[in-house]
Amino acid sequence: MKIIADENMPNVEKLFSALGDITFANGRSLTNSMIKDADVLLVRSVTKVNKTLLEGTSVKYVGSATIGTDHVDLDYLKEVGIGFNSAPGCNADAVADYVFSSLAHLYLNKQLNWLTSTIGIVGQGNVGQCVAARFAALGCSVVAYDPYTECAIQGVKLGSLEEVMRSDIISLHAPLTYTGQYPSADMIQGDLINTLQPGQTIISAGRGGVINESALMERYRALNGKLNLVFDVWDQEPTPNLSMAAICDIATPHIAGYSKQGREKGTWQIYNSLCEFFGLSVKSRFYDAVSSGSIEELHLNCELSRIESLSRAMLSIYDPSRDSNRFHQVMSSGSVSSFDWLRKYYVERDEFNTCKIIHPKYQQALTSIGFSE
Ligand SMILES: NC(=O)c1ccc[n+]([C@@H]2O[C@H](COP(=O)([O-])OP(=O)(O)OC[C@H]3O[C@@H](n4cnc5c(N)ncnc54)[C@H](O)[C@@H]3O)[C@@H](O)[C@H]2O)c1
Ligand SMILES: O=C(O)[C@H](O)[C@H](O)COP(=O)(O)O
Repeated sequence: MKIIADENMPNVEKLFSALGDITFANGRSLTNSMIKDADVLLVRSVTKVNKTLLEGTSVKYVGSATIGTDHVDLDYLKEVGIGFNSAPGCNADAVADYVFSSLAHLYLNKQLNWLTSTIGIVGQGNVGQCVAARFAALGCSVVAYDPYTECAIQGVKLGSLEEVMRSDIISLHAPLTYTGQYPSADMIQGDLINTLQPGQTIISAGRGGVINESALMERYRALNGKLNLVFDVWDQEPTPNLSMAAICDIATPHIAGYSKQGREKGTWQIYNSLCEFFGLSVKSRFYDAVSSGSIEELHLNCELSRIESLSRAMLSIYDPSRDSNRFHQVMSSGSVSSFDWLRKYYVERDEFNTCKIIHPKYQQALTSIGFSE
């Protein structure tokens, strides 16, 4: 079996070398002629998987080690009978960690009390539910908009997009879609954005293109900069609008899902799906393929308040300002490859669930935000 794999996918040698010959390639520059005689294509979100790439090749199966599938022409694959799997939920915890760490950063830098804020979430899939469940477990008031969902998870109320947009903290987790009954492309634009009021926070870690950046920049100026903005995904990747990035409290290069475990789980899920597709037996175990964390246990100072304790705990495992500072430094070089460079050489972080934080009073709250029990 001839396998072509994105060079930025972890553990490919370890899991797939027993199944065939692997050639690594830069996912963004894969072409039809490079994959002519391949049987399997292993990709990430930067490869446009469509007729142009696949027509006339011998590819029988495509695995994308990602949650999002907007880079894949699913209808075409179905039409020509090429097997496909993505990795649903693989980095949902990582994205939830990113959302909460960003709020911890906003608490320490702007005194944003995220624990007493109202929360609005767009999209109630694996990521949206994970984020919503953490807030609900902390006792926050959570409203979610998802036109394809009728039942909310415990502690979460379903509401309209307008209702969600009135929340103190709005977190976007819808996929990018252009078709269907409720396409999400440019879904949050002019009228909705103009309802934003001073002090509100927007976190965009789903896909760029769901929120209109120009309208948001205009509203930001009209409110004299009194919005908190956390952006991980951009309308124009890999060349994001740096004027948009400049007004963000946290600006990162599409790495919300880049925990060590999240990326490894993506490859692991694809390995399992491929084995099932070709009728092969699964030889590797989950615990050989997905790392444990580097810090097992931390003790928090008992004198700290609840919000300070939770915020400090999160930042001790992952501080997104690290990635935001690096983003501004590297992107300012003006090179078109900067965005991909930041992602390729990302210093991976561990998920909260790999570490136990000890605090006599706030143990349960720490578990609610995702730390190990
Ligand atoms: N920044 C990152 O690193 C990162 C990481 C993982 C996922 N993502 C993005 O986040 C998206 C969501 O991830 P997920 O795991 O929850 O996906 P999912 O497929 O499990 O769920 C998506 C949910 O969004 C809902 N939805 C669809 N259209 C909508 C609309 N117009 N308005 C509101 N909700 C809508 C669906 O009904 C579904 O419940 C992915 O599609 C991906 O694009 C980004
Ligand atoms: O959809 C996803 O899973 C994420 O957006 C993913 O983290 C994107 O990472 P990439 O595939 O671009 O490396």
